[in-house]
Amino acid sequence: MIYAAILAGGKGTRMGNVDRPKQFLSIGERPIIVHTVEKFLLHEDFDQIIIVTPTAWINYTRDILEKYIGTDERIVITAGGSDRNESIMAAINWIENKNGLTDEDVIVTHDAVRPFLTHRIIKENISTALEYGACDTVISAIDTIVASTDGKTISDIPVRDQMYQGQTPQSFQITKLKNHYEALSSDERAILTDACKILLLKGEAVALVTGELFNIKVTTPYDLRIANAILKEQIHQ
Ligand SMILES: Nc1ccn([C@@H]2O[C@H](COP(=O)(O)OP(=O)(O)OP(=O)(O)O)[C@@H](O)[C@H]2O)c(=O)n1
Ligand SMILES: O=P(O)(O)OC[C@@H](O)[C@@H](O)[C@@H](O)CO
Repeated sequence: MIYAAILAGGKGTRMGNVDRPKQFLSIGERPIIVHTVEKFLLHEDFDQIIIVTPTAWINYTRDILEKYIGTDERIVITAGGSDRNESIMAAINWIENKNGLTDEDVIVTHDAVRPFLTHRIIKENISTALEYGACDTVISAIDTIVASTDGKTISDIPVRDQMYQGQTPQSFQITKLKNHYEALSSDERAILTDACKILLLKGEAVALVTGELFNIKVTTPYDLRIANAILKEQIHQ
C-alpha cells in the first residue's frame, strides 16, 4: 500500500501572533493545508491520505477540507503527536490499527506548510522509497554552509557542492522507519528535526530526490508573504 502522511500537528509558534496554527492560515483564497492536501489527492497512487492535526483542530480540519475540496474516502484525519516524528508515528499507528503493516507498505511524509510541492516530487518520492527504502527531498545549498558548535566561532565550512537543504516529502518503507524509530534512545530522538536522520543513526542508506526552490516551508510571517507571491506567479503561468 502507498500512504501519505500530511503533517499538520504543529502550533506554528514562529508565525507570531495569529489566531490559528499556521497550516490554517490562507494563501490566496484558501488555507495552506487545503493547497497541500489537493496536491496529494491529484495523485492516484495513494491508498490513504492521513492528515495529523492537533486534537483540538481535528473537526476544524475536517470542516475546511469539506468546504474547499469536498469529501474523499482516501482522507483520514487523526491526532498528531508531541513533536514532528511523534506525529509521523501517530499516522503509522493509525495504519497499523486499521490495515496492519507489511514490508511493502510505503509512506510519503510531508509538511502541511509546504504547499508548493509538485506531481514530479511526489512521484519520485514514491518510486525512490519503493526502490531504496528511504529518501529525502533536497535542493543543493545556494549559500555556503557554516557550522559552529559554540555559536560564537566557526567550527567548519563544509564543501558547498556536497551540501543540500532538506525539504519534504521524506518517504520510507514503513516497517523500516517504525522499527528504527522505536530503537532510538530519548537522547537520540531529542536532537532530530526531521525523519531521515532516524535511518542515518541506524546506518541505513537514504536516497536523494531533487526538490524545488519554491517548495518552501511556511514558518514565519515573511514566508507567508513569499508564499502569496509564489502562488500569484504560479496562477499567472
Ligand atoms: N508535533 C508536531 C510538530 C510539527 N508538525 C508539523 O511539521 C511541519 C514542519 O514543522 P514546523 O514548520 O516546525 O511547524 P511548527 O512546529 O508548527 O512550527 P513552530 O516550530 O514555529 O511551532 C508542520 O507542517 C507542522 O504542522 C507536526 O505534524 N506535529
Ligand atoms: O520543525 P522544523 O521547522 O524545525 O523543521 C522541519 C524541517 O526539518 C522539515 O520541514 C524538513 O526540512 C526536513 O528536512
